[in-house]
Amino acid sequence: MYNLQTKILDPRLGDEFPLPSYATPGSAGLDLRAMVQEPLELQPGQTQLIPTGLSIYIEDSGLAAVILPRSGLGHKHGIVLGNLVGLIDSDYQGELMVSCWNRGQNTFTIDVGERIAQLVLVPIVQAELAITQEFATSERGAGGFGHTGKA
Ligand SMILES: O=c1ccn([C@H]2C[C@H](O)[C@@H](COP(=O)(O)OP(=O)(O)OP(=O)(O)O)O2)c(=O)[nH]1
Ligand SMILES: [Mg+2]
Repeated sequence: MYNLQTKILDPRLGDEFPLPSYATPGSAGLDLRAMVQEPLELQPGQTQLIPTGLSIYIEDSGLAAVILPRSGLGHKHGIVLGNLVGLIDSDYQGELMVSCWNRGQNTFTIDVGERIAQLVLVPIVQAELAITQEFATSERGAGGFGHTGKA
């Protein structure tokens, strides 16, 4: 377990609403809650930036976090992320924000404290660009975008 430095910015978290935690021993994601003041109606096509009431400081540049949709909300209700995936840099110390996008056909009400997305810590390899004129030949070469066929 990694000790993730966390600030609780909204006092309702850890009191009225549980702090993010892994739902099962094998869970990869910590569910993030919508720490809005009142239920929020998201119209079809609408995107809204939602505060989570938390900030984290990962500090280690060998790690990052990603914010991903919850599959139930995304598949059943069309509630996904306006940025598709949120990337949290290891040096970011501000509040975690979730861009919620209603890509569905129906208005969706986000309740106060509802779990709207999940945070996943991931390892990162930072690269230094090693500039070269030639690459060693690979089997694929520059082929891509369906180059290997459809089926
Ligand atoms: O869903 C998200 C995505 C990003 N962030 C925060 C953490 C991240 O470290 C910072 C910057 O994100 P990113 O680099 O993706 O955005 P940018 O548009 O490149 O902004 P910047 O110029 O600040 O890097 O915003 C969130 O809180 N939620
Ligand atoms: Mg950036």
